[in-house]
Amino acid sequence: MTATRGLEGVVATTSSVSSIIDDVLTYRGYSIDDLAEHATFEEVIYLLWNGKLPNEQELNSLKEELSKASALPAELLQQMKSLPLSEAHPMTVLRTIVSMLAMYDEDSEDMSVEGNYRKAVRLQAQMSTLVTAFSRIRDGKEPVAPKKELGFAANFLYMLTGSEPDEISENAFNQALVLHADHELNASTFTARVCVATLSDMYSGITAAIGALKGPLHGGANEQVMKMLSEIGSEENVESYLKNAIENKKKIMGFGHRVYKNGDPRAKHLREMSKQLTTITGEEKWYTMSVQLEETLKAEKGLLPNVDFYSASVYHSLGIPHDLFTPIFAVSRVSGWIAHILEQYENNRLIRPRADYIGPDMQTFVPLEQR
Ligand SMILES: CC(=O)SCCNC(=O)CCNC(=O)[C@H](O)C(C)(C)COP(=O)(O)OP(=O)(O)OC[C@H]1O[C@@H](n2cnc3c(N)ncnc32)[C@H](O)[C@@H]1OP(=O)(O)O
Ligand SMILES: O=C([O-])CC(=O)C(=O)O
Repeated sequence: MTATRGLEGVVATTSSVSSIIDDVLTYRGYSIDDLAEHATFEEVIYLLWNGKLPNEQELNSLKEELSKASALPAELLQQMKSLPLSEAHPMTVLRTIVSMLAMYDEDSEDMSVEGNYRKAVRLQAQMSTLVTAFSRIRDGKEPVAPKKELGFAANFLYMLTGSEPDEISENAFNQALVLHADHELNASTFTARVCVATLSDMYSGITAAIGALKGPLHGGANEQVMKMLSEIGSEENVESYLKNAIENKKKIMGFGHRVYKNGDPRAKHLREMSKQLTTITGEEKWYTMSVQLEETLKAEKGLLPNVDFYSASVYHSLGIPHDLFTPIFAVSRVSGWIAHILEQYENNRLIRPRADYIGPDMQTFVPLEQR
């Protein structure tokens, strides 16, 4: 038995949720470029869960279900107020509270198709309410209830800030949600599938996936990108920052990808958004510094930006606190995690690979008093 480090190139399952073929990303066979340009996030949720785009009636009924499911249990909200929220990373809070939500869900252990669908809707709706409520409680404010007439993207920004977003902000945020919704067998999706392949419940799978997304080699990179941009500060410092980072073999957050070797197809949409939004806020430096980083890293290291790179300046321009960037990734990606969990349940087999043992050979046991 020989191990493949990081399972690179290993095909671990079949899937019909999303594909990356020759650097082209599709959800259920629809190009990410078309979806980013034309679809609402709710249409994408429907597509990922049902394998087809919804008609108007199907879309309206999903929106209605999400809207009805969006409130958090009052008791849980009350409990949240007594937690040390400002001391914990928001991903830690999200991972913990999502796990707690299972205790308030009467369908938690119901593994029927209907029970799993009801959980899917609740998780999708409540994670958005949860991230925004957390942010407001942490700031000493009351949570804001969603408005029925607003779409998913607008509602998130409304619940976060208390003001309805303008059209440009709503469209940008919608597009970001669409672009982050699914991505084949990335680390957090694989984690979710491994977890539920033991026939554990959906809350366990999503909680595990949130834990995997948190790391800076995965979803946690978007927060680190903003940290890096803030440290660099201005364009004239980009070159020296990179020189130093390359000399010290430091990873540049938001660059590189296990699967894409010719660039992440989502990055160009986020780059455009970053340009537009930073022009509006008058903080063009975040965009120009990012472009300079991209050009230099491409020329010197052949490294290209991934989805996390330009999403940082996009979210910053929308006025979103930097430590909420990764929770927002989770608010979108939960749609994909759920689609993969449902697919795993449909054709389940325990996921249990082998390890190539490289430890010491059979050892002789020495009694405690002789050691
Ligand atoms: C949503 C997402 O999860 S997208 C990814 C988000 N993560 C990041 O942006 C973190 C920065 N990027 C990385 O750490 C990596 O590129 C990953 C984790 C995304 C992919 O990792 P892997 O496929 O395991 O590639 P690995 O880390 O082995 O890199 C291969 C080579 O490229 C270099 N490299 C890859 N990414 C970077 C980077 N961001 N900065 C500097 N060098 C890099 C490595 O140092 C390595 O060089 P070497 O062969 O000389 O040692
Ligand atoms: O696929 C990956 O390895 C990481 C990624 O880009 C994502 O999850 O969106």
